[in-house]
Amino acid sequence: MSDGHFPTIALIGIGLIGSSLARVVRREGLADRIVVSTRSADTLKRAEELGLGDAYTTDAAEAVQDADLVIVSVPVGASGDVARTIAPALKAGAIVSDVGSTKASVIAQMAPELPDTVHFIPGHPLAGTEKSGPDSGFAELFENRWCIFTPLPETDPAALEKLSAFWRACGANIDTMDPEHHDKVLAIVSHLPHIIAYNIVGTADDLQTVTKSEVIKYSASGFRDFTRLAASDPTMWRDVCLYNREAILEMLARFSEDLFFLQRAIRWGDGEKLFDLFSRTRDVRRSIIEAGQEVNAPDFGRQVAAHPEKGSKPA
Ligand SMILES: NC(=O)C1=CN([C@@H]2O[C@H](COP(=O)(O)OP(=O)(O)OC[C@H]3O[C@@H](n4cnc5c(N)ncnc54)[C@H](O)[C@@H]3O)[C@@H](O)[C@H]2O)C=CC1
Ligand SMILES: O=C(O)C(=O)Cc1ccc(O)cc1
Repeated sequence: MSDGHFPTIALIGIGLIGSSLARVVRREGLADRIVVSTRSADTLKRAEELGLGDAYTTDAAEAVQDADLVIVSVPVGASGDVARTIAPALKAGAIVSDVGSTKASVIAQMAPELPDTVHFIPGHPLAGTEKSGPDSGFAELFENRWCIFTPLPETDPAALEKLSAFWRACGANIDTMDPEHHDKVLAIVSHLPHIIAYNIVGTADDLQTVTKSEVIKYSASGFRDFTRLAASDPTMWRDVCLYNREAILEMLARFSEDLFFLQRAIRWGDGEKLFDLFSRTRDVRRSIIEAGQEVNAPDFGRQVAAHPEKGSKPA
């Protein structure tokens, strides 16, 4: 069984995710050599100042030429360009993966560009923050978090196992699903929450009757939680919306219907309906917290350990 080590790893894109990978790869000794590449010379210089790699280049093709594992960590809309650039330089037998928040569109962009001599295995670590850039990464980011692979029908199981061992060594738990299913699940659990946050913070910002200083001064913790999500990288989230369009629109349609139902209940003073919904949603939160207390439940375990819920008893 593989130990997750690769002689040379190329990281294309060195923002929050790429730099977190660089840090954990270094800490765990998962590569003999880390080659860092990104489009912007300023970002590359910063990565070098932070000592994230062993070699640095703005030329992605040069970065991948000796790489046994290539991980592309760029906004999803740039995946096709990156694949086209690196394709002629890839070593036969190399594993090429990504970390993009959407999967079907990344596969549609990258798979046709890559040669048959490499193993393309799309991936997505369900781990992140609202921050971006090489300074924001940290080696612990993937600890006890899911990393989902959406392998292609022709994916070599041995290559998938090698990549899984790598991510396990980074601290992640592995799951696989088909790309369309991934995109639907992520649309509701990740993409919609961000879109709703962008929207509510935008609405508050537009309000004429409440001054901006009052929004800042009186923002209660609920609104503050939204502002954290709404501070996420605009390029990344623009691309998520553009490249997971169908699934997001489907979930938004359901969301709007439910919001209409809620609006009616408020208008007609239907306390029973409001109480039923709010009780049901509280149960969801409790289930998540309970699941997080299990040793192997990845997504919320770390947060629960760090910030135990006070006074919240199991339902
Ligand atoms: N931020 C988050 O919480 C998470 C992000 N992701 C996914 O990871 C990917 C990267 O996101 P972050 O690291 O957060 O973004 P980031 O904004 O921190 O970093 C993006 C990096 O890509 C580089 N880049 C942009 N366009 C490029 C191009 N055409 N060629 C080469 N490099 C290019 C930038 O210079 C930068 O180094 C995205 O696809 C995102 O959907 C996945 C999980 C969590
Ligand atoms: O910051 C948060 O709360 C996140 O939800 C981070 C995140 C953003 C995008 C992903 O594809 C996965 C995780």
